Amino acid sequence: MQTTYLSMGSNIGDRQYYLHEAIRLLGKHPKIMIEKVSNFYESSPVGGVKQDDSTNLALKVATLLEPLELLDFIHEVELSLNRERKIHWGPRTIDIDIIFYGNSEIQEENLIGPHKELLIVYLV
Ligand SMILES: Nc1ncnc2c1ncn2[C@@H]1O[C@H](COP(=O)(O)OP(=O)(O)OP(=O)(O)O)[C@@H](O)[C@H]1O
Ligand SMILES: Nc1nc2c(c(=O)[nH]1)N=C(CO)CN2
Repeated sequence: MQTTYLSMGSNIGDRQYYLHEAIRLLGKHPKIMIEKVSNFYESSPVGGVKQDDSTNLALKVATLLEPLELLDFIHEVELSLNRERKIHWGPRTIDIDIIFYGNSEIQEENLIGPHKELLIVYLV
């Protein structure tokens, strides 16, 4: 079992709905246990793209999934919540990032941990 910290953000449509739904869908996975959910924080856009304010939060999760399995499942949850990938750092119904996966340092082609941008430090 690994302790993992995730961050989530939403800035399109019903942000509260997307965030609550993402937490619910993650928690339904038999190998993911949601341990703590932070407050919801409103924030102005970080980065160069002009877009609406976001709601962000952090989650503490215990998981039996390997890092890439967790990433795959996160992508499934994002897709089921109408996530579209159009603009890098652009507006999104839901964005879920793996901030820390246990104490591991991960350097895969499609997964880097601790997360390189650590946006959570500023936002949550
Ligand atoms: N720690 C991580 N957590 C989540 N995704 C990660 C992580 N490290 C690398 N990635 C990769 O980054 C990609 C994230 O891109 P996403 O589609 O969310 O795009 P983006 O909007 O361009 O970037 P970002 O989410 O950083 O704003 C994912 O497909 C994933 O493979
Ligand atoms: N306030 C805020 N700004 C952002 C966010 C975010 O979640 N919140 N996510 C981004 C790309 O992932 C870019 N900018």
